[in-house]
Amino acid sequence: MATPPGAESMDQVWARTLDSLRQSDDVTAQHRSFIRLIKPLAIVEDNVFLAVAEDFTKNYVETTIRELLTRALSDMIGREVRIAVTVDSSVSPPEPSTPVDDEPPQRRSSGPTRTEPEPAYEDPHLNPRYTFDTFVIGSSNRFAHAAALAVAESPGKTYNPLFIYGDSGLGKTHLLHAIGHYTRHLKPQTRVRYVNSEEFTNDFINSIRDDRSLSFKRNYREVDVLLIDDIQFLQGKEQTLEEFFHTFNALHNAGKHVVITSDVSPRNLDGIEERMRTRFEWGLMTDVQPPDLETRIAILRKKAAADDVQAPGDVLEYIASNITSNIRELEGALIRVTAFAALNKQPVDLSLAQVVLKDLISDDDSEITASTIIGITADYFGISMEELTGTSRSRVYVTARQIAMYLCRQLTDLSLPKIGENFGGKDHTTVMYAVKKVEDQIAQRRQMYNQVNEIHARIKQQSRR
Ligand SMILES: Nc1ncnc2c1ncn2[C@@H]1O[C@H](COP(=O)(O)OP(=O)(O)OP(=O)(O)O)[C@@H](O)[C@H]1O
Repeated sequence: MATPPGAESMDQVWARTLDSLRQSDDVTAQHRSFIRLIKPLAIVEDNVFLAVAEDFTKNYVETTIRELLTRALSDMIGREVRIAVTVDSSVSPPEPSTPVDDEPPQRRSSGPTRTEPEPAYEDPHLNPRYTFDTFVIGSSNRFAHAAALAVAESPGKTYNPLFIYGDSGLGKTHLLHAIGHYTRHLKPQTRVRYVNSEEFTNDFINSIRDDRSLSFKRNYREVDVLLIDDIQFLQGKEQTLEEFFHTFNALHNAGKHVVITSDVSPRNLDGIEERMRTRFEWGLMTDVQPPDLETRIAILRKKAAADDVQAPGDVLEYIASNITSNIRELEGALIRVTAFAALNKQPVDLSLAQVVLKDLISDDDSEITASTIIGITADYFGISMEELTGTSRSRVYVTARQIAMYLCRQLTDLSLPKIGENFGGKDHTTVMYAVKKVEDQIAQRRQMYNQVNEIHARIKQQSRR
């Protein structure tokens, strides 16, 4: 398509857009790997036409990075544009003249221009830290672990479906990802699909809106192992449940494996029809319980080793004795103590742990909500809650937003997608990225440590009133 004289070509606009995305804190590594697969086609009036080689990529672009791309392209072009993505299997994404990430050049330029599938264990949907190797086995999760391992070793054979349930922060997602990694490790050609049920819902709704039912079906039915997280979010969503029911049946009939997690057992899943609950019980149901003291200590020891931090036994024991019901909080406490010590160049010892964790360990059961966290964080940074949850990429907003997301993950039981919803409908990968970024920066930058600590203390103080 011809470019009007004087106007920038599509390629130029795209190159500048990639450049701006490279500088954006909202763009995660996963986003980047998908952005690389896009070929820009043309700008016609207010529409930007993009092409990708596969339905799966189109789906991701449309559900996960549409907003981000639309914003960046609109900024570049200087007016509000819409994006339209088409699938063309002959498409090779352009060789980026302006890289969108910091990947070493040899990796980008090696091989054909059409991106080869990543090695299985680099699946962007799976957290590389959640493997069987990093999972600590104890009496609270031994059975769930064994069942997960059996599924990964021979998917489609036994325990189909496998249904893992239990309270928040007890390792269900970790096990689900571990199944994904290990299945692929043993048989790289196995098609594994991990999805959170909120993503499944969005994907389904978008597929109806965009008339893409066929590609939706293909995405979820042409797999060997479907890992679906937090199924309780489908409660009461009739149409999505109906679709999931058909997906489940199609896979099960074809001898494919389905693994489901939930915060309650199938019996207690309200708003889900009996016929479906019965199916969930066809295979194996297993719960995960809060870990006992030994397991909590072992988890902390493993985490300390993985993060390469030194923490003596009595400190680990102190943390493990006081934080009992959620492994996410347990890990968060260790990070706080070791980060404080590193920043102050002090050794990690018991008295330091006691001081640092004073707030965390003091007993109060009052519920902390996302809006309390957002309100207090916004107040701390002197911005409004709308600004905090909005889309501005100025540094102070981004920092405040990321800290608030991190604290929501630490202090509430909200899932990543639910946290995203509280921040104006951000994608769960944006939340995941924010949590990781704050976690890393707490350990490296005193200012970040102090800010997070101060906001945390204010939240706790307010919730005690
Ligand atoms: N047995 C374990 N060994 C090592 N780490 C664990 C174990 N169980 C949980 N964790 C860690 O605890 C954190 C929370 O686990 P995870 O996200 O899997 O919980 P979940 O049960 O899926 O929670 P939610 O229902 O809130 O999604 C993760 O960082 C995970 O790696």
